[in-house]
Amino acid sequence: MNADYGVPTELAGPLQQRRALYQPRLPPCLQGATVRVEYDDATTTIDPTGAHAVAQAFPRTYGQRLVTFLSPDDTAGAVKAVNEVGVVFSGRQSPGGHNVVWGLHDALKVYNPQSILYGFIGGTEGLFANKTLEITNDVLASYKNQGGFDLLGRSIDQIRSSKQVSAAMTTCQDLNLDGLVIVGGVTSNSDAAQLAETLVQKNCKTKVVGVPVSLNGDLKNQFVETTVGFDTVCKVNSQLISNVCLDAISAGKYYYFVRLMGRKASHVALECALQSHPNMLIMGEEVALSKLTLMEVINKICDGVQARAELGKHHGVLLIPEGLIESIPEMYALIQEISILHNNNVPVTEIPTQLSPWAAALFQFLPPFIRRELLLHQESDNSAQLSQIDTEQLLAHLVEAEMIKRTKEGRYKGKKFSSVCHFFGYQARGSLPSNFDCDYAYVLGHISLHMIAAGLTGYMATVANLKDPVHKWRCAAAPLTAMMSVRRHLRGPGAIPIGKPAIHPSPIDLKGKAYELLREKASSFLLDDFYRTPGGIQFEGPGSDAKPITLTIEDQDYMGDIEMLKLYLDKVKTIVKPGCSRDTLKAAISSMISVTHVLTVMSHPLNAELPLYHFN
Ligand SMILES: O=P(O)(O)OC[C@H]1O[C@](O)(CO)[C@@H](O)[C@@H]1O
Repeated sequence: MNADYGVPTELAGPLQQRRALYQPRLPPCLQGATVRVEYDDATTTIDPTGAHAVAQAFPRTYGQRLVTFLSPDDTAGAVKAVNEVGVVFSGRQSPGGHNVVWGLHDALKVYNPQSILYGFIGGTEGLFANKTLEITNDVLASYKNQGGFDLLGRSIDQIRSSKQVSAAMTTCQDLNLDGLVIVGGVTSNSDAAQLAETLVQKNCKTKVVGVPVSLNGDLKNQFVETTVGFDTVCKVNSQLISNVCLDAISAGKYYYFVRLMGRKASHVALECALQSHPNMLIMGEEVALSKLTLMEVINKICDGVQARAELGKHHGVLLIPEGLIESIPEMYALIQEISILHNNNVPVTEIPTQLSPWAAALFQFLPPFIRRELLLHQESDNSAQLSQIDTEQLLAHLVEAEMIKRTKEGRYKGKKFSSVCHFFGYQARGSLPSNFDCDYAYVLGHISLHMIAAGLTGYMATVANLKDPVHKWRCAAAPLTAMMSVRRHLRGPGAIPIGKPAIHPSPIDLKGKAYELLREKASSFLLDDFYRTPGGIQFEGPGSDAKPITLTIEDQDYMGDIEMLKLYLDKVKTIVKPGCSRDTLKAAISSMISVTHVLTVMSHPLNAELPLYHFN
């Protein structure tokens, strides 16, 4: 490792050093210097009613075709020159981000050994100020397969105002960049689309490419299966949660309230719940859909505590996403009022006095620490600083008050309720990335180069078939405008669009398989304490290639935990006899699990014995 960049070899830990030697895998189409580019259909947007608005906002980059990258053959055309490329960490640090830079560097050097890759130091601020570091093998050495974004650092996740866009363009021109790779989540990629459009309009040659890197897992749509970092962050947090579960059951006296990162969507919380089986998960999407008030959420938790106390259990683990606070209708309305006052430049100290009467009453009801946190300056997307709001402490505080009340009223006869609060957030972002994230990011880095070489701008690098081994991954590029939608106040013909078209975070699909699985298991999670210990991330040997549970579930029919499946099959055999009809078998399985999983269980390869029960 180079002493000038990163930790000198002699100071790096053995695992750190060993991870730096891991060579990420590439699908066959990326193993040469060039690729064959196949153009598919022209795109519209994922929001059909917003297509017109997107087309108007992005006249030069809307409607571009989907692109697939394949292994080169004789039909490959002349290759374009790529000499200078820039890369910027625009979004928040997410494990694997360094490998995007590494993958881009390697692909670029194979494509054109004379080329230069510039990394912008200090994120978007570095891009605006043209502060660069030339990325070389030496520079990369101690950052390969390592967590964090410390190779280049990051700043504000915004390339939006006309001043910022024109500063970015000036840098692209000054460095004569053929391409600019923007690494980040929904906000960064929306900005990438805007920058691409502007550069085309201004005849600037730089091609703008977005790469989906975000621990939140909310940049998910028909083109993007998951984001870099989500897998690692869920694995790290799931391990911590399972440790806390075992601590809880050992002493039997505390309720652990754990808040997880992920911003508005609850993907991290859902994945961690499926991995570690805590007692409760309060998802923002569920609360928003049912319009649960703060006190209804509290009562729901207290009912769970009470049901467990009736079984003699006075401990438990509850997960919440950091976005929960914004999903509670009255809290959302309060946050919106504060946001408007912020946007009107009302001094923070005066905001409480300018709230509407009902918002002021709610604000006063909240504990002082929450009031202070709600008033913090906003994020670049105008939302509250969710990572800074201790929602888990607010819930623990209100649950305790409600349990005391129930005790006084004689409705609760269990032991005194005690809580311990955690925020599992920042500690996971610097984690060593899983093999999946190392490979995925490295592949996306390669794809970015081929996108620039193909002259694509306003596109995102994508990989499909991620649930399969790397050699089956499908490398592609999708126009950023195709992922955009327009927010509306109301649904239907009278709907009023709000704001510009953008890539919005995808919430949990409450009709999806992952959520359905959680619902099926919810009452067992609440009462049985079947805590699951996924353990630390495996880098070698069995388990090292494990994929996020949700990716597997969403992408193919749910196979279930192997143990769970065996259990079903054993039970089936006690209910029906060999040679029974398919309908009898189906009915027997349906009596145990939801109908949607019946056929999957019946056709699972594990089910070697079911042919005995075969049917037509
Ligand atoms: O590093 P910062 O600026 O505090 O950002 C925190 C935010 O970034 C994320 O980690 C990723 O978007 C969020 O979950 C969190 O709210």
